[in-house]
Amino acid sequence: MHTTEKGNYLIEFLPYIKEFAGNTFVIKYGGSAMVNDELKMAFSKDIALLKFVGINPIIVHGGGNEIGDTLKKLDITTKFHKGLRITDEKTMEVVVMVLAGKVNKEIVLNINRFGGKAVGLSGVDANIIKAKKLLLEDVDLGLVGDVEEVNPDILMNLSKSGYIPVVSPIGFDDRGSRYNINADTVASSIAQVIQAEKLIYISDVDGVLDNNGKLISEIKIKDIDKMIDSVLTGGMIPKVLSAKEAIENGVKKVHIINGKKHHALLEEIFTDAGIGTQIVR
Ligand SMILES: Nc1ncnc2c1ncn2[C@@H]1O[C@H](COP(=O)(O)OP(=O)(O)O)[C@@H](O)[C@H]1O
Ligand SMILES: CC(=O)N[C@@H](CCC(=O)OP(=O)(O)O)C(=O)O
Repeated sequence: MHTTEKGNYLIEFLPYIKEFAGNTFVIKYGGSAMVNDELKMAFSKDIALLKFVGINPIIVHGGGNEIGDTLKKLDITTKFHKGLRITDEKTMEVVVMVLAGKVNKEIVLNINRFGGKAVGLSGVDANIIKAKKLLLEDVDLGLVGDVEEVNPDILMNLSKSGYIPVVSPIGFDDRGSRYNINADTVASSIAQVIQAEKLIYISDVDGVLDNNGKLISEIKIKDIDKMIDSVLTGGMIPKVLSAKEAIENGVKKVHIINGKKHHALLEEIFTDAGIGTQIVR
């Protein structure tokens, strides 16, 4: 009997499906990778497929670019400090509208078009993200939040029942304030609390690049602090710092991969090739 080429190709995935079935992966879907419909569809299919083969994805999404576009249309100026958006009351309204409204619902719709059962939530729903104001010595970031407590029950219950939670990075406190939290930070905090097998950041670069633009395929957490501001700037700072915290607190593997490459997520999970940057202890 002959084996077909496609059959051989598909069977290569068997060891990975066996290894990861039943595991939970926290996947941070960055706004920088949501650039066109084709890429959005490829991502949605990848997520639906993961769930169908027994892996439990929990999605935390960003949408920084989309927030920026809407602020511009509304003539609201915006500034960043070390990759974090300084957030006043007016900006916060836009952040909630864009993230919890537009971006979250679009991701949910797309995953469900391919047979997934995605459910959209913000960090406020079921108390997922209790937050407090992020205090820095030098700058007042306004309503930028720091995660104080993660309540993962709803995420685990949904996951166990066959659903795919899709979370927008908004937190709240007992006084009723809402906070804009960097999505990388939220993804890392959730991954730590549920002790996720993998935390995967989907961004718009192949991984962390050195000063010559060359991909660094592995970074040890002890080397991260000295890379801040020299190698790492802008949005890469919260990403790598939150990756470090995840590894320090028991998450097994953190990857940064390029969401502008179709199905990079599947390649990362189901092949030995090891694309992107891996952050390790
Ligand atoms: N050393 C680095 N390697 C790769 N990207 C870097 C580096 N330093 C800064 N960056 C910037 O970080 C960006 C990714 O972060 P960000 O824009 O916040 O994306 P995301 O929406 O995926 O979180 C890259 O597009 C790049 O401009
Ligand atoms: C405090 C802070 O910076 N919050 C982010 C939240 C969205 C985000 O993190 O989006 P990306 O992952 O696409 O960058 C912001 O306002 O842009």
